[in-house]
This record gives sequence, structure tokens and C-alpha cells, in this order.
Amino acid sequence: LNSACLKSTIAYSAAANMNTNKVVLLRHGESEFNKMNLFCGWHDSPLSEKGLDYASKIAVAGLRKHKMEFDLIYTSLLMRAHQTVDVIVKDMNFTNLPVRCHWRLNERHYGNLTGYNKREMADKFGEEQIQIWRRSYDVLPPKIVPENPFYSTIRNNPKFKNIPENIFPETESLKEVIARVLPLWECDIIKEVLKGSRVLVVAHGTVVRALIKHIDDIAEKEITELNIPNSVPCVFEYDLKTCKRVNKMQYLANEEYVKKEQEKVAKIGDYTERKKM
Ligand SMILES: O=C(O)[C@@H](COP(=O)(O)O)OP(=O)(O)O
Repeated sequence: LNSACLKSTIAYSAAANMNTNKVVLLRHGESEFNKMNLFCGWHDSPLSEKGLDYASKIAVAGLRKHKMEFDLIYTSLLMRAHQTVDVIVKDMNFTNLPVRCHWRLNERHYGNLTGYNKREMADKFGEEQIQIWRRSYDVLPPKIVPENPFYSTIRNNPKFKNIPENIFPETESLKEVIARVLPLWECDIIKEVLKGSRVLVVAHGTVVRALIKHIDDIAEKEITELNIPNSVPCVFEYDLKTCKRVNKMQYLANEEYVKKEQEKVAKIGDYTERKKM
């Protein structure tokens, strides 16, 4: 943050009489593509029934238990994130909250893996290669090609019409996601947090990993081990005078549940409901 921004931040937070402020990051509930174990990326999959249910049972329950209130919600352009926001807004009576939607919070573009079953791809390319594509810091999956069954729907999704042609991704690793998410985080989201706005960010697995890597300054080698469960809010607290992070990241769900879900996300998984393409 530049010094002018820091000064206005400090003035605002002092006026609001707050010492610290929290920001909550949340991966959407289980999507239909998560359920079928398909690479999803920029494909606009809706939530599964379980996804809708757990957005309420896990995400809302955790937020309520910890008495979290919000002034502002940020989310991506994708339906699975919007449906998660809708559940939270409805269940928690947040109907007048402003919701800012941005493509920079979209899931990583999964390139030509988009739409394919994760197990099927592991059988084709090997488990090691699949895990490199899923979790490495900077190895790009192959670029999406026009023959991919989801190429046209992604390119022609009207929600993406304002994304400039020269930056519309064809594939992304965590590194590219960090590069496109950080401008929004630094110029908008974190400024709001440091001004004292209580912010909820509803996004995707790789976007949450990108933000946690940045916030906690996690090394490229270590970030490969981080897996983000669906529907579990994670909280970061900032000191409003120093603008520095305080305390450790906190998941708002039972520890055992979080661990079990993280292990599930880490695995390549099975041919649950294999989709022929
Ligand atoms: O694009 C996808 O398939 C998943 C992440 O998959 P993995 O990187 O965990 O394989 O993204 P999300 O469900 O968070 O939108």
C-alpha cells in the first residue's frame, strides 16, 4: 500500500474505533463437476444438491457460530460461486449487501483438461503428471483447443464478454492465477478490509490457494500441499494500525471435518459418474 492509502486507511479505522478487522475467504459448495470428478475451471457448472445443502449446513453454520457479519461480498463471475453467495445472503438475511463480481476471482482456467474426468486423465497421462498439473506452482496444463467440448461455451459465455481478448486465458497454473488475482486484492479487496469493511470473498479452490499463498507468503514448494475444502470459511485478521496480519488463519468448521475434506480434495478420485466425451 502506498503512504496516501495507508494514511486514509488509518484515519478511517481510527474513526471506526476498530483495532483489527477480519476477511473471510470461502470456496463455493460442491459443484456438479466436483461431484462427477470432472476438471471444471472456467466451465460454468452449477452447484450439486449437496453443494447447495452444505453451503448452508457448513458455510452458514460456521459464519453464524462465529457471529460473522459483512459489509461487502466479492465473488467471481461463475454460477457455482453466485449460488453459494445466494445461500449465504438468504440464510443470514444479508439481502442489502453489495456484491462485487469480478472475472479475476474466476477459478483457474484448466486448459484442455476442462470437462474431463480426473481419473480418466490420470489413466491417460499418469497420476504424477495430473498432480503436477493440479498442484504445481507454475506448470501449465495443455492449452484448451477448439475441439474441446467446452471450448465454445467458455469462449462465448456472455459473462466473459468484457474480458479483453489478449488476456482471455487458454490455460493457467497457480502462478498465472496469482498474477491476475493480486491486482484486485491489493487495489480493492484489502483496501476495503483495512478501511474497516467486513469482507467475504466467495471464490474457488485455486483462487483461495493463490490468496493464501500471498497472505501467508507460502513458498512455491509448500503450496503444492494446500487443499481447500468446499464450503469451509477461512478467516484472516489484520491489525488496522500496522496493516499487518495477526493470528493464524482459522477455518470455521470442525477440525476433523476440515482434515477429511482436505484429504478428499487432494486425491485424484475415481470415475464417480464417468462422463463419456
Ligand atoms: O476447476 C476445478 O475442477 C476445481 C478445482 O479442482 P482441483 O484443482 O482440486 O483438481 O475448481 P473449483 O471446484 O474450486 O471451482
